[in-house]
Amino acid sequence: MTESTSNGNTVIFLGPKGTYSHQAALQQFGHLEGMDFTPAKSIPACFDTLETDPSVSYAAVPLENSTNGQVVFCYDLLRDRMLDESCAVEGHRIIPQLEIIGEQYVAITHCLISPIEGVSLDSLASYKLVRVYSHPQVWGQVSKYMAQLKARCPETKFETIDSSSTSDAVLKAIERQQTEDSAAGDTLNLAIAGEVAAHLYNAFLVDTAINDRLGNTTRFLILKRVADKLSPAPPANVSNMHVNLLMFTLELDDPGSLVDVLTVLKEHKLNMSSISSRPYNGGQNGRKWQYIFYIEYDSDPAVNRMDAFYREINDKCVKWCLWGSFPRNQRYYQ
Ligand SMILES: O=C(O)C(=O)C[C@]1(C(=O)O)C=C[C@@H](O)C=C1
Repeated sequence: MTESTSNGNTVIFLGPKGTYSHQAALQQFGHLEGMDFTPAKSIPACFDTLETDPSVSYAAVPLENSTNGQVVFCYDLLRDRMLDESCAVEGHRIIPQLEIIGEQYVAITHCLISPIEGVSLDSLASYKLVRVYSHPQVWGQVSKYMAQLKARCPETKFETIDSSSTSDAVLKAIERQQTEDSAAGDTLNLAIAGEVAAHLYNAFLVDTAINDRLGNTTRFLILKRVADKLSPAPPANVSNMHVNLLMFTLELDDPGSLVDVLTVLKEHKLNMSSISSRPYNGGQNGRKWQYIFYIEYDSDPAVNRMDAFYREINDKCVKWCLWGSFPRNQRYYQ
């Protein structure tokens, strides 16, 4: 792997500008001078661009939401990269091209947004059809609200339409309202997104803070290429503790093999903060329904010597990958 020519000032995120991912990128890098914030079309495009375009140095991608859990796109992109045969290997350790260098927590406060002025919750009942655009991850965060909206307007048909991001939802609603529907007047196109996106694209707030659970937060990862020797000053609100994301696979049909890995954490007094799994398919001759595990654990870089720990992990796993050991954001504790 060669060192890239990156100057370390471009960060990519799920666009267009105004998404929650954009907010995460600003939280991580907004304090640095001369940073360039570049929108991507999708979460996979953020990974692909960071891997292939030397002018891009970082990516900010959503990992999980406090109301509706894993952003599975992101889990599966990490899985597919780790299981890619072209990765470097040391023992059972897989070394992918990318690594995690930080985490950000963004408060999710969704709004109901209209492309036309003067729309109120009461006036929704006067439309025959209301289309609502948003990112698929959002529906599980506003399901009660959507049910209440429908109950409030029994004569109106509601359609929900997936968009590639919350900002894209605002742009789609504006575009659709301006084209086929404006003439008829009985159809309204709305979006669910953050307030920033509404202001950025000159749209109007119909309702604010519509999440089923207030305090809803999304956790984002900040990635860079392993080969780049970049160490941007971290934002002010990071703690001294590190969080480590390790992924691993186990021997099939081996009772206790997962417990054996978790016991290594216990013996090294490492506190595990999360565990999850995703299925993977063992390839042409491999068995389906195999699982890859994701664990996170805390470490104190000033105290914990991790070499012995990783030697034992290497013995217990078929494949393992340390995606990063990065400063714990203070907002995790709030
Ligand atoms: O669409 C956006 O604004 C995003 O940044 C994506 C995303 C996600 O995929 O989880 C981020 C935060 C919210 O939970 C909803 C959508």
